[in-house]
This record gives sequence, structure tokens and C-alpha cells, in this order.
Amino acid sequence: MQSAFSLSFSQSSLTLPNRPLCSSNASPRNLRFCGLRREAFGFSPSKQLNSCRFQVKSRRIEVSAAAGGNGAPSNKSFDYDLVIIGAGVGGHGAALHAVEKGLKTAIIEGDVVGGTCVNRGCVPSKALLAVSGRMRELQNEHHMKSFGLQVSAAGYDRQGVADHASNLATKIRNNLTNSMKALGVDLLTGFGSVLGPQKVKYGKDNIITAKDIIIATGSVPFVPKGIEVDGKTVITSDHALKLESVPDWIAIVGSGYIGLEFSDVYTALGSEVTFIEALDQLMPGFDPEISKLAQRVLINPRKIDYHTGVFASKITPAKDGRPVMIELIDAKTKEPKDTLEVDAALIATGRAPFTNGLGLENINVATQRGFIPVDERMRVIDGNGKLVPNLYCIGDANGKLMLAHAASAQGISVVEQVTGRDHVLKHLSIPAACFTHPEISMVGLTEPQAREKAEKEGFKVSIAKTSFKANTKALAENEGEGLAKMIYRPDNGEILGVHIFGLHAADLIHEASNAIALGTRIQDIKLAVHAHPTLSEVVDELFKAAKVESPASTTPQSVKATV
Ligand SMILES: Cc1cc2nc3c(=O)[nH]c(=O)nc-3n(C[C@H](O)[C@H](O)[C@H](O)COP(=O)(O)OP(=O)(O)OC[C@H]3O[C@@H](n4cnc5c(N)ncnc54)[C@H](O)[C@@H]3O)c2cc1C
Ligand SMILES: NC(=O)c1ccc[n+]([C@@H]2O[C@H](COP(=O)([O-])OP(=O)(O)OC[C@H]3O[C@@H](n4cnc5c(N)ncnc54)[C@H](O)[C@@H]3O)[C@@H](O)[C@H]2O)c1
Repeated sequence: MQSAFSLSFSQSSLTLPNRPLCSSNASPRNLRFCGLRREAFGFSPSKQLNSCRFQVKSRRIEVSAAAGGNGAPSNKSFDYDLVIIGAGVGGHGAALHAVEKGLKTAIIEGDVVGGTCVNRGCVPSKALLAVSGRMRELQNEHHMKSFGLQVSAAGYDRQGVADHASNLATKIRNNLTNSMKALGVDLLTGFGSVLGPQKVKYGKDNIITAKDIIIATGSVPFVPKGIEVDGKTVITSDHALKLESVPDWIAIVGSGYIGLEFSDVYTALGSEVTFIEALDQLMPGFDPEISKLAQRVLINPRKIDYHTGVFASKITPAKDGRPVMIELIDAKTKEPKDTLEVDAALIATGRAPFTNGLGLENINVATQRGFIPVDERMRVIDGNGKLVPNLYCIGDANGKLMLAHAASAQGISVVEQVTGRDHVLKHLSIPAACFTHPEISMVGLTEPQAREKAEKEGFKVSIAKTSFKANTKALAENEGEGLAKMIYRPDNGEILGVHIFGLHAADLIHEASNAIALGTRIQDIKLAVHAHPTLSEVVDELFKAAKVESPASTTPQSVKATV
């Protein structure tokens, strides 16, 4: 595998935190939706802002106290209350929450603020997907005609598309940097490592102490043995996001999140795609019924073919007029299966934690396949199975759930703990989404996982489903292809998992994930009211379709209001 750090540090990029994207010229009015603190932009709070979810009064007092008082740690024997190594989304989320809580906080970054998500992940990929969605729509004559619209031709300028992605990354990275600076987080530049308990080194020879330390060093692309990446014809997502070319024919190794999202981008821009997937079916991580539907809509009608149950055992970049050569072997028998010649190959076979050089040996911590072992409170576990005092690891580096919002939520959870409130993050309530067209989203267990759990624990499982075909808003958009599926316990109304495939599925999942996080039962949430006509009614119908034996336990707001 390549040197992880040189790979990570060779990129110039941008970021986003646990909150949705927003631009630096966002107005005070819409800032409440973008998650960055208003103070970061120098706005004085307006009347409109008083109703925003940031609780203007109390937060502003806390924040200004923290920003003004970040010069003195609460415990005088340390330089800082909290030092975070890595300014990706996880580190950023933790830092912002820490200053809100009045902690003197520093964040150490060896490359650019924002880490993977902002510079080489979520942000630029969603910019490319925004383009692919529009291209797909404009190219679909039947779809356009059904609205009564006529489009003569759809085309694109590759550099213009690439610029959209890199400009967005820059904008979000600047927002992130500004938000931390404005709140008084000390941004320290250089490679960080742990020297010993509560002691960190960064850069050449700067040593600082902190009451608590969070490791948030993230991950880099994982490239299996035998695959030679040249960055031009054999690439990882780091390269693909720059969109330096749009190959006529590209093989995508791995049909997980990255593979699927890039297949959406490449096919919209005119490439033919061949998937190479080690497991026996495409998209093996999703609920099988959703994978099947996704295959019918996202794979079969597009210029995509696939080989499943095979490994790409050797990939050689194009050279001297020869194409990219891919040798396939049977995933089980390891017998040679096939050889492919393509214009390019994207390696999307997962991510490896970036934990090299962190000085973990100084505190007797051994990584497991590179991941830092932690307990449910993100406390680092040492080689003897004991907790290392005052040391935490969040985000991709601990491998619990490699998602931007999970990294940030773990950081916030740690800050809650170090400021005196015990907190355990419920990982099963964290949603995930794949931003294809249409999107896929999920929270909780898949159907097979739920059935396995039910078998072990001795409860019954039921399934409710609703179709986008019955939803007015989806039909108005000519986007009736979609399904929502809920796996639940009929005895007590507990939601075990929700999976959605369809228009804006990524936005629709939160009603279910919040219900799981808060322990809301179906018999209660099914009485809540949804605006008509909206896509949210797909989820409303899902709750209403469930057959729960227990009665509702609370009085919903709409009923209270009439009493
Ligand atoms: C193509 C792609 C698309 C993605 N899309 C999504 C998406 O849509 N939604 C989603 O939720 N997730 C997405 N992800 C996953 C998401 O990017 C990661 O889960 C997230 O970035 C992890 O955050 P982190 O803070 O743990 O690590 P990172 O974002 O990797 O940040 C770690 C930071 O630490 C720095 N660092 C590392 N070691 C040191 C050191 N020793 N000293 C100082 N600094 C150091 C690095 O330079 C980096 O800035 C995507 C990933 C990829 C690759
Ligand atoms: N929208 C999002 O939230 C989003 C988008 C992109 C990435 N991510 C995150 O980034 C991480 C990495 O994504 P990813 O798609 O690379 O990983 P993934 O784990 O989602 O999928 C990797 C796929 O590659 C297959 N595979 C592994 N080795 C192989 C080999 N040698 N030959 C053929 N197939 C092989 C696996 O079976 C799997 O299907 C994920 O953990 C994901 O959470 C999230």
C-alpha cells in the first residue's frame, strides 16, 4: 500500500463538519440551517435569529466567554483543557462543541483543515453528483416530455464540472477554518503525536500538555495488494474527485458507497462502467431488498456491466499505448477467471485508518488492522485491555462507522463526557445515505440482521412498506420509482431499521433516525401530522402501515391543541 500520509498530505482540499453545507456568503436567515456558528461570520444576531435552534442568548454568552477566555485552561497545570489531533469533520465537531462548553481547546492539523470529507470526500463528491443528477434529467427525453418540456441537447464542460467540485471544497474549508478561528480554537499546524499521558508533540519540536486528548486522524483509500495506482489511469477517489478525465470505459473495483456514487457520476457524463465486486452480489452492504431494487434502477438500465464473486488480483496502469489490464480471480477458489482491458480503473475497496506515527507505543496502545481500539465512549483501550486515562479516538480512525456525521457526533459525545455529562452515542440510530439518483438511505438494522437478532432474543419481527408511486409529490416530479421499508417489533412498536430508495431518500431518513435515537415508538409517531403534499408522507405512510399491538403512550401535539 502507498504511504498513507504522503497520500493524504499531497492533496489540497477543503471541509465540512457534522452540519450541512453552507456558503460563506450565507445570510443570517439561512445560517441557522447550515450549522456554522453565526459568530464565525461576524453577524450581529438579528430578531430572526432569536428563533433559531442555536439558542441565541445562552449560546452567545457561552461562546463569547469561551472565545474571550480561551487563554486559560480550567486546570492550570495543563496548557489546554482539550487537544485534538486532526482537523477533519470529527475534530472540527469536537472543537466547536468544546469551546461552547468553555474548554480551552487546540486542534492540530498536519495538512489542510477539513480532512477527507471536505477536501477529498463528501463535499466534492456531492458537487459532482449534483451535476450528474441534472445531466441525467436533461438527457432523459421521455422524462422531459412528460413535463411538456423540450430540451434540444445536454452537454457539459469537464473543467467546469471539476471547478464546481473544487470551488465548493474551498468554500466549505474556509467556512470551517473561520468558524474555529472565530470561536477561539487554537489551530496548530504540523504532524501530531502522543508523547505520553496528557502530552502531545506537533510539528518539529512543539510540546503541549492537555487534560484530555482526542485522536481524530481519519483514513485514506485502501488499495489491495497487486493493484498499482498511477493517479491517472488507475485511481482512487482522491484522484477521481478532481475529474481530470472522463474515460470512455472505466472499471470500478468495489460496489460500496464510493463505487456506486461514482458509477452515477461517470455514466451521467458518458462513460461505460464495469463493476468488479468480491462478494456474490452488488451493493452487499445494503438491505438485500433495497440492493435488488437499486440494481434494477441504478445498474441495469445504465451502461454498466459487472463481475461479482471476483477479486481484481492485479491491475496495471495504461502504458505505451496499452490499456489498463485487470486480472480477475475467483473470490473463493482464487482460480484465474478473466482479464479485462479498460481505459481506467477506480479502486473503491474501502478505507484504511490513518494512525501511523501517532506514538501509540508510548502509551502501550496496539492498533487492530490500523484502527485504534475504543470502548462505547470512544475511550482508547491499551494493549492490556485497560482504558487509557484522558485519551479518546473518534471518527474513521476507530472504524466504528466511517461517516462524517458519525465522526462529529462521536467528538461531541466525548466533549459531553469530559465536561461532566456521561454520554453514550447510539450508533444504531446514525443514518447513512448514498447520493445516487435516486438516493438510498438507511438507519438501524437490515432485515437479515433484524431477523438474526430476533431469533437470538426471542421476539417477532414485522415489515411495513410504502411505495413512492402512491405519493403525490413524487408523482408530480415524475419520480414514482421508490420504496420505503421499515423493520419493527409488532409487540412494542420499536423501530429496528428503515431503508428508503427514492427521490430525496437522504433527507427522508431523519424522521426514522431521530425516532430510534429518542426511543419513540411507532404507535406514537404515527399520530404525528405531515404537510401535504410532501415526500415526507412516504415515511408517514410507513409508520401508519405498521401493525403494532401496544397502544399509543403519549398525546401528540395536534390532539393536545384541540383539547
Ligand atoms: C469519496 C468519499 C465520499 C464520502 N462521502 C461521504 C458522505 O457523503 N457522507 C458521509 O457521512 N461521509 C462520507 N465520506 C466519509 C467521510 O469523509 C469520513 O467518514 C470522514 O471524513 C471522517 O472524518 P474524520 O474526522 O474521522 O477524518 P478525516 O476527515 O480523514 O480527517 C482527519 C484529519 O486528520 C489529519 N491528520 C491525520 N494524522 C494527523 C497527525 N498525526 N497530525 C495532525 N493531523 C493529522 C488529516 O490531515 C485530516 O485532516 C466520504 C468519503 C469519501 C472518500
Ligand atoms: N454517501 C456516503 O455516506 C459515503 C460516500 C462515499 C464513501 N463513504 C464512506 O467511505 C468508506 C469507503 O467507501 P468504499 O465504497 O470504498 O467502501 P465500502 O466498504 O462501502 O465498499 C467496498 C466494496 O468493495 C468490495 N471489495 C473490497 N475489496 C475488493 C476487491 N479486492 N475486489 C473487489 N471488490 C472488493 C467490498 O465487498 C465492498 O462491496 C465507507 O465506509 C463509507 O462509509 C460514505
